[in-house]
Amino acid sequence: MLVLDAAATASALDYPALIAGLREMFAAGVTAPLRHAHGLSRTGEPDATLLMMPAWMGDGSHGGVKIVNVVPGNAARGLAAVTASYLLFDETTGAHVALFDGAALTGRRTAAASALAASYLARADARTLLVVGAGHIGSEMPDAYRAVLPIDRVLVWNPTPTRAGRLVDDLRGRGIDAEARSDLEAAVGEADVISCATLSTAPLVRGDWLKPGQHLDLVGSFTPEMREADDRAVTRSRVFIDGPAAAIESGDIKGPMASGALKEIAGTLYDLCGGRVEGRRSAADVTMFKSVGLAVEDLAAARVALAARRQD
Ligand SMILES: NC(=O)C1=CN([C@@H]2O[C@H](COP(=O)(O)OP(=O)(O)OC[C@H]3O[C@@H](n4cnc5c(N)ncnc54)[C@H](OP(=O)(O)O)[C@@H]3O)[C@@H](O)[C@H]2O)C=CC1
Repeated sequence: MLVLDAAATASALDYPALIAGLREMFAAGVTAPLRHAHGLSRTGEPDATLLMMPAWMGDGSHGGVKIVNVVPGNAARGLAAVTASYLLFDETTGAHVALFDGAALTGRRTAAASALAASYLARADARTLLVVGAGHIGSEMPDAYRAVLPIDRVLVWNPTPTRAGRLVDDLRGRGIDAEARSDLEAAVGEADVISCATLSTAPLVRGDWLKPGQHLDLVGSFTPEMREADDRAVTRSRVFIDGPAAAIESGDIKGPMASGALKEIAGTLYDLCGGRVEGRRSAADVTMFKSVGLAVEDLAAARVALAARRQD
């Protein structure tokens, strides 16, 4: 069985190939049951969680499962709270084919899904990307977006400025025009695409700041209590989601639905990639994409990484 660590998993996931793989998979559709979440209780420890996200092609080729252990008690041991792996199997024989680092796979496929959505929803002439949240996922966004749009300027806002500075230094070191920003409202005003990947529980991006033609990408909120944008941002936008789970899990969709601010979801990534729903309709549209992450994306990424390794 092929076993790839974090660095090898990331280097097998080149963005153009990964985005193409996701597009193909969303258009074809796969079987992906609701993910499992199990509480693991131990005396004297905060509760841990075991998450499992399975998916299979249904054509005899591949299936896979992501296994994620979230152990808050690891903080006291000086260990990471999250451990994740992705196991790819042969759907016909059941043979286990490859094991990938789950965090690296997730970081890449999440940014790739945002870029894929933007390929339908952002203006084709979008040049300035604002990254809100310079963590693991946010740091992936510039390369992912540059694979689908003519992005030649990256602005970075982060609650802790030193972390924004680190991402800016990395981008500049690779010849990309990048600047850190401390005033989020002013930075939104300069951007064509705004991509948020934070743990925020209060809206960061305000709808009153948005301008015609902008695309807003929201990655962070995965519980009803988490928000990255306010209700006004939703009322100003045509709203798309990765899949139906976003409407159940994320405060950025659930909140505006409950308040009546969100009357209609325009479509999912399945609809966009399958050609069933029109993406951007005019240069002045404001568009929004909210993702929570799907097993189909993990499976697509694992297959792309396997193909890349077989070509080596
Ligand atoms: N949609 C999807 O498919 C996926 C979504 N995610 C989600 O994306 C988000 C980012 O993940 P990841 O990059 O791995 O996490 P990281 O821990 O690497 O980065 C977290 C980021 O959030 C910022 N942040 C933390 N607390 C707050 C707050 N209260 N308000 C505003 N910003 C805050 C951090 O700022 P600072 O540096 O100052 O601490 C940092 O920029 C998470 O919510 C994660 O669950 C993850 C995987 C897939």
